[in-house]
Amino acid sequence: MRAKDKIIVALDVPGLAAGEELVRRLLPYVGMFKVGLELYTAAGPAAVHMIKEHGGKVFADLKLHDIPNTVAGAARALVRLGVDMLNVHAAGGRKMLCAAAAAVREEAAALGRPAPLLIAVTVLTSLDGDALRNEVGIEREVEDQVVRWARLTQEAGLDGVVASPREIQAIRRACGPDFLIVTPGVRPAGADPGDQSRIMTPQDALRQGASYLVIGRPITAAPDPAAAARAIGEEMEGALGNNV
Ligand SMILES: O=C(O)c1cc(=O)[nH]c(=O)n1[C@@H]1O[C@H](COP(=O)(O)O)[C@@H](O)[C@H]1O
Repeated sequence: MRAKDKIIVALDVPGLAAGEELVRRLLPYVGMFKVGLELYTAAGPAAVHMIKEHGGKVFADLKLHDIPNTVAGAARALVRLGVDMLNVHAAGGRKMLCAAAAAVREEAAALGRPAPLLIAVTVLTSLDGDALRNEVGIEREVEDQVVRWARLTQEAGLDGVVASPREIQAIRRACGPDFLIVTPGVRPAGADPGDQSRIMTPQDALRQGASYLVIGRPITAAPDPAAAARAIGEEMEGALGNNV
């Protein structure tokens, strides 16, 4: 896999037109486009259709977290939309994770399509140890909680997790080489962390063993998003040891 195929751009924009502008510019330089809560709430399934019409892959980042029956229904609807990746919160527990995995498998089989990748969000990258303990009330180190949820996710039959790059090595040790690790909280050296707490550079995240990097503002808020994506991709090729 080329480095650029590991870049998932977060289209955190207010509407379809802004999303489409970024898709046009970034298509040659990235592997997938992430439709998250902002764009999906504003534009709905049209956002997914727009990206697919341009030939892009879609990660539906709706972080499903509800009772098992409700999450399974939403997961089935996302499979019917034709997304390539979707996510749920590991905090929903084993029954919810198993219901989501079964729903994705069954709906894809009924449609005769390959199943999209299903991953679970662990501890949000905006949280640090203090917030996890004192605000969320989980009395555990961040890494221990991430690994606990990663194991649960794997046992429930999902493809991988979303976690910060700082936990990649611990997840790899616990879940093995084939488990997908999708890492937001990625910032090129010197970039503004914004609301992210647990961050790392793209090159370091790759060296640690990330499967995909989710990158938003360092690309989308750059004066020239295509140039920013290309530069990040080239630096990542270096980290992978590929010749471009
Ligand atoms: O599930 C996610 O994608 C996600 C999980 C997480 O723990 N942290 C996190 O930042 N994200 C998403 O990753 C993207 C990061 O965007 P930037 O901080 O702009 O690079 C946002 O769209 C977040 O919604």
